[in-house]
Order: sequence, then C-alpha cells, then structure tokens
Amino acid sequence: METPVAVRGRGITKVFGDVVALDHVDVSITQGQIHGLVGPNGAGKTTLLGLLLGLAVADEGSLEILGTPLGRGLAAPDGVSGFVDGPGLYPTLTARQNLATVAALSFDVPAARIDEALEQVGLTGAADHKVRGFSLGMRQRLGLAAAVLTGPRLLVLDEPSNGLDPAGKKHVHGVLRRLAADGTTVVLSSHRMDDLEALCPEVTILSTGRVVFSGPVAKLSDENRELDHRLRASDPAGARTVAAGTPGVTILEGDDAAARPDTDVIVVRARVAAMDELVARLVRGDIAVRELAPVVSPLEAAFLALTDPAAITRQEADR
Ligand SMILES: Nc1ncnc2c1ncn2[C@@H]1O[C@H](COP(=O)(O)OP(=O)(O)OP(=O)(O)O)[C@@H](O)[C@H]1O
Repeated sequence: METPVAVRGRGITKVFGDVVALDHVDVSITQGQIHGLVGPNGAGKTTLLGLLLGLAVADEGSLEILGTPLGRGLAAPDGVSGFVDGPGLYPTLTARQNLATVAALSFDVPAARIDEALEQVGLTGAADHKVRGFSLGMRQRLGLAAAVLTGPRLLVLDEPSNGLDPAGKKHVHGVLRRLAADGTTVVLSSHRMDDLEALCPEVTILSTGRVVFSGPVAKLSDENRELDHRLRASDPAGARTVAAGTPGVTILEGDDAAARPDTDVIVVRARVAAMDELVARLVRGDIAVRELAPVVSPLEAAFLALTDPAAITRQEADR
C-alpha cells in the first residue's frame, strides 16, 4: 500500500529577480510525520515553507497539499497553519489576547481551546502578560500555540527551536511529537542537526535551491564514508598505540582533532569496518572503551558533504 503523503511537490521553481530560490524541487512529505528541512543560509527553506503556507506562489511546478492541488491564489490552504520568519504577534496584547485574535479569524475555535493551547506550550502562567515583555523563547512558544489553535493537519514551522532554552526545547519537542502521534504532519526547518535527529525520521536537504537529499535520515548513514570519533579508553596511551596500528584508522591531532580539551580523549578517523576492528583490538588488549562517539552525527556529516560547494560543482560537472 502506498504511504499517504501530506505534501507532494514536483518541479517547484521560485525566482526572485535573478535569484533562483527554488530550482525544480521535488519533495514528498509523509502524512503524520515530522519532516525536517535543512540547508545552508539562502538554500531556499523559508521560500519552500512560504509556498506550503500559501504566502507565495511557485513560478513553475505543481504542489499538492493534503490531497488538494494548490491554486494560483495567495491563501493558506485548508488545514494548514504555521509561521515563517518568526511568529507574527501583537506586542501590546497579552498572550491570551493574541490567541483570541487568531481564534476570531476562524469560525470553529471554541474559547476553551485558547487555554488548552497556552497550557500545551507551557505558557499558562504568562497568559495575561503582554507579549512585549516576552523572551524570544516565549514568543516562539506562543507562535506555536497560535499555529496549533485551529487544529491543523499540516503544521509548517520555520526554526521553531530558535531562542528556546533546553527546557523550552524539550517541551516544544514533546508538543510536536504528540501532534505527529495524533496524525498531524509537521514540516520544520532548522539549522540544529541535533534537533532534526531527535525529531525527524525523514529530512530534505536543500542547497542553493536544489534538493540534494530527501528521505529517511537512516539512509544518510554511509558506511563507506570516513567519520571522526572521539575515543576515551581506560588506558589512553595503550589505545593510541592500538589505534595507530589498526589498518584504516587515522589519529587526528591538533586543530583537526576537534576534541574536547581532555588529555585522555583521542580522535580517530575511520570507516565503520575499521572502527569495528579497532574496538575488537582494544578489547583483546584488555583496554576498556569508555566512550566512542561521532564528533559530528551522520546527519551532520552527510549535510556537510552534500552541501559542500566543491562537491556540488563536481556533481554538476558529472551531469
Ligand atoms: N522576497 C524575496 N526577494 C528577493 N530575494 C529573496 C526573497 N526571498 C528569498 N530571497 C532569496 O532567495 C534565496 C533563498 O532564501 P530563503 O530565505 O528561502 O533561504 P533559507 O534557506 O531560508 O535561508 P536562511 O537559512 O538564511 O533562513 C536567498 O538567496 C534569498 O536572498
């Protein structure tokens, strides 16, 4: 059975003057999932999210949202809400009044939903405070409350974790996971790989308006790519000797190592098979492995490799 999709875009192109913000983008977003959009500055993430929200219209291509092809008019498609470039809030109104203005624009939002939405994002205590005094993280959470107020089936969020402290981020992640578990599709952009890895089973990586990857995060783990790992062992000097003698393993030194300033941590670069061999040799040598963790995650490594301008130029030359 075909997986139901909430968003299906084919050949989407959007041009601003002589800037091609989106260049024949194909994207499919599975219903009821949290889908991450990632890319360097200017890659086209906000432009794509804006199209999903009906804030702009593509110059070319087709976009189907929640089973309905998008027309040429500027209007939020039915069942879609969210924000780009930060949530639009009225600073002189309270949090509750801000949500009431959103509710007033929609016929079917019961007043009780406002309190529920405030509670959902952890702002009950600040409900009657003016937004003017809110921190960036509080504004982000209020923006999320406004977006969920109408019970959207597709939630579109540009950098929703921006400005959130660790507790706020955990709270917002929980809200998004619960929404997805209840069937809402969430599309969000982020520059934080750890957020995307924690939340998104699937991601789309954009680079200068083009899709360089779209699909399950698990598919990005390329066992043939060398990855840098931090290694902390019970016998640091012994571990260094074993690593130096393991084929396919390089010990990084100095700035390349990007290690914590601990003296007992070494940074090794290897493919998965060589890393497995290193661990086996350490264990055979009675050296306990206390920590072995990638310096950058597989998603971040893939992101850096796929959006590297030199790699993109090579791919274009190969076409
Ligand atoms: N309204 C506009 N007018 C002119 N150029 C625009 C407009 N909106 C976007 N662009 C350009 O389109 C390109 C894509 O911009 P976009 O904001 O979508 O990127 P982004 O991936 O969201 O970047 P960031 O990570 O910096 O937010 C950029 O070169 C940007 O300057």
